[in-house]
Amino acid sequence: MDNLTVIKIGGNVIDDSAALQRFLTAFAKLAGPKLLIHGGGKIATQIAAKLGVETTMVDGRRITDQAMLNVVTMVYGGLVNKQIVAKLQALDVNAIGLTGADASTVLSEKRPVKDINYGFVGDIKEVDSGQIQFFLRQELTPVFAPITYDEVGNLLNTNADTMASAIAVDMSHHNSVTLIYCFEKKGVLADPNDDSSVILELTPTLYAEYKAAGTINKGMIPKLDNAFQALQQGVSKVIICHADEVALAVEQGAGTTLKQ
Ligand SMILES: Nc1ncnc2c1ncn2[C@@H]1O[C@H](COP(=O)(O)OP(=O)(O)O)[C@@H](O)[C@H]1O
Ligand SMILES: CC(=O)N[C@@H](CCC(=O)OP(=O)(O)O)C(=O)O
Repeated sequence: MDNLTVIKIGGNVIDDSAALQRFLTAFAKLAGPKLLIHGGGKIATQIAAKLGVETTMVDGRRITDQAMLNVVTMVYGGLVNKQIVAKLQALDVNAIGLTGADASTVLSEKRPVKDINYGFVGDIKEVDSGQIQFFLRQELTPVFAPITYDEVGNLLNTNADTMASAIAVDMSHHNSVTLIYCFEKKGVLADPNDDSSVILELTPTLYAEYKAAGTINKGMIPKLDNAFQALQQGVSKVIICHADEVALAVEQGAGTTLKQ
């Protein structure tokens, strides 16, 4: 089984052009097949505000009405995705920018309305890892925007952490997959105000303790839920680290490594 590196890059790094360039330079140098999933929530919120579209987040998920869907499609599927692809091309990586709708790679369904109506938010149903494998065999590097599609022609906004986890799990049927969540901190921290307090190994028990104590909170909770799910469903290794340490993470480990 070939090794495959699946990397998710978050919105705070994408929003910082110097940090993004450093990350992409390191990503370009990584050996072996790899793929990238990007977020961009911060930029979407800024551009939506300029267009007079208000942002509402519930449990880390964006309420996505038609106006917001138009914004996130333009921002994630257009601006952010194509800028990353162009920068990777300049670094000699033959990247192909995709939403989940392209080549039917990530099919989802509109989240059912229960207590909250999330609007055009997609829950992933199926990843076509054979199709992604086909791109990799063509020596292309897929770069996914967090937009999926359903069977009746809707585009749907899908959390990028979830998309990375679902793609990594399905790709683990073909490859030994390392999934790396890159963001702007050194890893999962035992003290959110102290960058040197990285938790080197995180088990589900330890995670539950830190969560109950409130040390792990906000966006880190859905990220870790997705990350542990990937590990439980066949991904070989899951790491959460600083975007500047991606090469280190692949070569010898960095940040926080999840353990079963
Ligand atoms: N214990 C913790 N260690 C590190 N970050 C934490 C912790 N608890 C909460 N966070 C927050 O989680 C955020 C990462 O989640 P999120 O904002 O969704 O990132 P991304 O946009 O990269 O997906 C960090 O910016 C940080 O503010
Ligand atoms: C449904 C939903 O919430 N989608 C996310 C997709 C972008 C994302 O996940 O971006 P980050 O990784 O930068 O947070 C959103 O619109 O914010």
